[in-house]
Amino acid sequence: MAYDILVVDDETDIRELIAGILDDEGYGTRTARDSDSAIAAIKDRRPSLVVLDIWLQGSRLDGLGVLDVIKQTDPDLPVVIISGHGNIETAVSAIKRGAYDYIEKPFKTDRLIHIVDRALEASSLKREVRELRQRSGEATGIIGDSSAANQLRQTIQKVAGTNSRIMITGPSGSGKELTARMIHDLSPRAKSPFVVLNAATITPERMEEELFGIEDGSGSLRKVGAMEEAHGGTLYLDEVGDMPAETQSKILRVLVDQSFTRVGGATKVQVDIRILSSTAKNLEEHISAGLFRQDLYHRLGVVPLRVPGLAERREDVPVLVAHFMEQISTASGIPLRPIGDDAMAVLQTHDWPGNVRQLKNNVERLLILARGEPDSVITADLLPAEVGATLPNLPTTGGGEHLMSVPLREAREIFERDYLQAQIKRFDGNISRTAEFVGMERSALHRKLKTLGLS
Ligand SMILES: Nc1ncnc2c1ncn2[C@@H]1O[C@H](COP(=O)(O)OP(=O)(O)OP(=O)(O)O)[C@@H](O)[C@H]1O
Repeated sequence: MAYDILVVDDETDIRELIAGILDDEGYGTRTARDSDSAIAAIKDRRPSLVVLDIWLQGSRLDGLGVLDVIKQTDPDLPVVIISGHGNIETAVSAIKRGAYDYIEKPFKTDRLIHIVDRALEASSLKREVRELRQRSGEATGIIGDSSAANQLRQTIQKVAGTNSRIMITGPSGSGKELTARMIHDLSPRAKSPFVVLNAATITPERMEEELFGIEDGSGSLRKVGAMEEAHGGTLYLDEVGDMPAETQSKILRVLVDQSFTRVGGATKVQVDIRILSSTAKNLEEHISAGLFRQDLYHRLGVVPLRVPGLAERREDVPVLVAHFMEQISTASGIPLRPIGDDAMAVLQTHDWPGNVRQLKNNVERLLILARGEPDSVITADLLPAEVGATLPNLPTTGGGEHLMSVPLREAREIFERDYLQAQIKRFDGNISRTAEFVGMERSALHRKLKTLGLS
C-alpha cells in the first residue's frame, strides 16, 4: 500500500511545495490548510504520517494544539513539525509532546525527504517490534513435515495472494493465528498492519469501540478502532463466534461497502481491509441455535481452511520440540539440552488437548527446569505428570518442592531472570536499549531488575 501523508500548512505555496516533493517521491499525499480540516482529514482516514506546520495562522488550534489532539487519540501516528527559522524552542517542545522530528523553514528537499523516510521507517519498525512482541518469540512459519503440515502450507501459499476472506477453523492452540499471520505475511498487504481482535476476550459492551473506534459528541476522534488500524492490511477476528448479534450485523455491513461509523459518530470511515476469521467452535451449531448469522458466516468464510490438531500430526512433534527449544534458548540464553528418546516417545504419544501451544509451554518448562544440570539429557521423568510420564526420583527445588509441580508462571520467573540478564548483556549493559527491546518502560525495568536481585 502506498503511504498516505497529510500535509498541514496555512501557506498555500509551502503546502503545495511539500505535497509536490512527497508526491514525486511516490508517496500519496493529502493537504489541509487549518487545524479543523487537518483533524477532519485524520478522522476521515488515518494517514501514515502528518507533516505539520507549527503556526497555522487563522486556525482554531496552532500546530502544537493539533499535535496534542493527535497524540491523545493516536499516539503512534508519526508527526514531523515544520517550524519557522529560529524557532528551535517551540520545535523542541513539539518533540517533547510527541512529534517525531522537526524541520526548519527554509528547508532543502533532501532533508524533508530524509526526515519523512526516517519517520515512516521508525513507525513501521515500531509496529514490527510491537507485532513481534505480540508474537513474543513465536514461529515465523508453520513448522512440521507431516502431510497435514505440508498441505496447510500449500493452501496458505495459494490463498495468500488473493484478497479472499478466509474462515480458519481448528482446535484451540493448533496454530490458527499463526496461519492467519502467514497468509498476511505472504500477501501483497504484508507491509501494512496485521491487527488481531479476539472476540472471546472483549466484553460485548466494549466490542464495538474496539472494532470501530470512538468519536465524542463534538465529532473529534477519541480512539482508533481495529478496523481503522488495519487499513491497507489484514484484520484477524479471533473467535468470531463470540461476536454479539448486533456487532455481527455491523460487520456484515462493513463487508458490503468497506465503510463504517465510529461509536458516537456519524461520518463514514472508508477502509481497505482483508478480514480473516477463526473459530475453535462449531459455528454451524451456533447458526442452528440462532447465535451466529448465516449470511455473515458465508461472507467471512468464502474460503474455509482447517488447521488440524496436533494429535492428527504426531510426526511433527520432534521437529516442533527442536524448534521451540532453539527459539526459547535463543531468546533467553538458556543453553539447549538434548532430549532423550524416552522423553520424546512420551511427548509424541501424548494427546495434547491444548495442541501446539501446550507442547510449546511444556518444552519451555522442561528447558527452564533442566537448566541446572549442564549437558544432561532431558529424560522422561522430567515430564509433567499430566503428560503421562511416571515420576520417580524427581529433582527438587531448594524449597523441597518437586520441580515439575512448579507452575509455568513460576517457571517463567526463573526464565525471566535469565532472559533479562541475557538481554542486558546483549546490549552491553545499556538499560534504555534493553528496556526498548523487551518492551518495558525504563523505570519498570529498573524495578523489575531490583525485584529479581539483578541490580
Ligand atoms: N505448526 C506450527 N509451527 C510452529 N509453531 C506453531 C505451529 N502451530 C502453532 N504454533 C505456535 O503455537 C502457539 C499457538 O498457536 P496459535 O496462537 O496460532 O493457535 P490458535 O489456534 O490461534 O489458538 P487459539 O484457538 O487459542 O486462538 C503459538 O505460539 C504458535 O506460534
